[in-house]
Amino acid sequence: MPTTTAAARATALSKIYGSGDTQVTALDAVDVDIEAGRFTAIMGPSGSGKSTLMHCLAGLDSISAGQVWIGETEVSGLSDKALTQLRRDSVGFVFQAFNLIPTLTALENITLPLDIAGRKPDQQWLDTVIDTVGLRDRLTHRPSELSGGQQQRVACARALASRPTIVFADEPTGNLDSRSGAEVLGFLRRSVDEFGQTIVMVTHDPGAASYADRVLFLADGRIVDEMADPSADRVLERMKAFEQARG
Ligand SMILES: Nc1ncnc2c1ncn2[C@@H]1O[C@H](COP(=O)(O)OP(=O)(O)OP(=O)(O)O)[C@@H](O)[C@H]1O
Repeated sequence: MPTTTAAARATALSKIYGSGDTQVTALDAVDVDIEAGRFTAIMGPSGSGKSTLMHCLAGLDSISAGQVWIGETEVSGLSDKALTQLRRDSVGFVFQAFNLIPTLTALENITLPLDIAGRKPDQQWLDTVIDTVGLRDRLTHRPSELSGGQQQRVACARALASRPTIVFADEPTGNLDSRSGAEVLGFLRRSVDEFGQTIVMVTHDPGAASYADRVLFLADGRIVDEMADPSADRVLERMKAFEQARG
């Protein structure tokens, strides 16, 4: 049983795709604790296993070996039904493509996961989230009437609406210009500082990683290093050093 204040945790987590000659070890016995109430970034070269790690931690992908927990619940032992429920109740997602429903308004998109779960939104919390992402005057707009940055802020509000144990963000600024990206990252940062939200973000961008409290560096399916209180310059230097070491 986990004894730390980890919001998510993996021990000896391996993920192997395919079999025989085409077998790929995407994750190789990874041990990781994602601390509650902190912002963790996952970085590493293309193909190093970042998305696979996030998907396995979030219960979106099956694992080949090891164990994964979200909060106190061991994900690896759950039935499909229990897993769906855990994801719905305890996990929020933000993707690079905003994944909003085009026919619904911003507000309807934000509350959709709660509606599907048959839960009533906590109105006070919802108001706080909407004001923090600065969407109060856009709630009746449909996604096509919003800028990319506004759409991603709707997606962030949707991820936070259920007060999940943990929010996973996969390249959340990948489709945004730098100003809109900074707004979204600023909001993610505030949700950690002001609401104690736990966030895990996969990114290629050292500037985005600098918003995190801690950066985990992946290479070839292993966590090879980590950095506390990162700055964009230090992250960039570390990544360059890895590339040189790899030749
Ligand atoms: N569904 C799959 N089937 C087979 N191999 C896969 C599958 N998904 C990922 N892989 C392989 O697993 C390894 C890790 O992939 P992953 O997408 O996790 O890397 P990543 O670090 O997120 O890469 P990127 O930065 O390019 O998104 C890669 O070698 C990839 O080709």
